[in-house]
Amino acid sequence: RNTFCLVCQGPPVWHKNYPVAQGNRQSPIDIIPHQTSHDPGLGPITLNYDQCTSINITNNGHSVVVEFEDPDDRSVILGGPLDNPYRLKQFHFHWGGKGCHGSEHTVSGNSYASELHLVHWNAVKYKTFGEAATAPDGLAVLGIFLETGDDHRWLHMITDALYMVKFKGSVTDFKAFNPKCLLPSSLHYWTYLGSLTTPPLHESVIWIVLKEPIIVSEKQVHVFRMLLFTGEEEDERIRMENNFRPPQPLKGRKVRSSN
Ligand SMILES: Cc1c(Cl)c([N+](=O)[O-])nn1CC(=O)Nc1ccc(S(N)(=O)=O)cc1
Ligand SMILES: [Zn+2]
Repeated sequence: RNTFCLVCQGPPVWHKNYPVAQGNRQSPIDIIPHQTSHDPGLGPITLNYDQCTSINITNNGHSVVVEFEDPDDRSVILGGPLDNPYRLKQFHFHWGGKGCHGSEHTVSGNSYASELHLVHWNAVKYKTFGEAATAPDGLAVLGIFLETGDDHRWLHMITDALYMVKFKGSVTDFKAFNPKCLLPSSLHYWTYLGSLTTPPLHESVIWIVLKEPIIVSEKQVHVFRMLLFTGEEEDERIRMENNFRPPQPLKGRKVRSSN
C-alpha cells in the first residue's frame, strides 16, 4: 500500500490522525433487525431525482465516484428522519475482493458483496457541502446493498464507464445518469446517526440504509475490482478492492426501522 496515504493504510491507522475514529457515532455498524425500534412517527423517504444532473465519474484512489451538479434543489432526498430536503452531491461504492464480501454495514453480522452510498447535504441550514460535512445534521447518506445474482440491467452504464477511470486521479464525463435506476423496489429502511466511513470520519451523517438489496452479477462486481488504487505514473499496480470499513461500536445508539 502507498505508505504515505493514511487512508490507504486502512482503518486501524486512521485514529492517529483522526481521533474521532474512536468517537460515539462512527459508521458503519452491524444492524440487528430485531433490536431496532419501529417508530410509527418515521414516515417514508422520497427521492426526487428526476431533474438530477450528473457531471462525471472519477477514480479518487479510494472508490469510484459519480458527481452531481448541486446548485439548487433539483435532486433531493426528503422525509423519513429528515427535517429538511438534502441535496444529492455524489454517489460511490464499496466492495470486497474475490469471493469476499464488501459492504460496510452488515445485517446480523452478514455482509453483502457491495454497498452503494448516495451522499446528500443539508443546503437549507448550510451554505456549502464542506460546512454541512462538519455539522451533526449536515449530511444524509442513503445506503443500498448489492447482492450477487443476475445481471443488473442498469449497472452496466456504470461498469462500462469504469474502463475509462482505471487509474487513481482519472475522470471522465458521465452525463444524464439518474441513480433512480439503482434503487430496489422497496424503500423500507433503517436509520441511525453516524459518520463518514472514511477520513475525515466527520460525525455528520444521518444514515438511511435500505432493507432490500439490489441484485447485480458477480461479473459486474468484478469489473469494480479492475480499478486501481494507484495512479498511471506509479510503478506498482494495486487493485482497488476491500475498500470498506468494518462495523464500529454502537455506543448506545438506537437504530430505528421505518416499518
Ligand atoms: C469531507 C469532504 C468535504 Cl468537506 C468535501 N467537499 O467537497 O467539501 N468533500 N469531502 C470528501 C467526502 O465527501 N468524503 C466522504 C467520505 C465518506 C463518505 S461515506 N462512505 O458515504 O460515509 C462520503 C463522503
Ligand atoms: Zn461510502
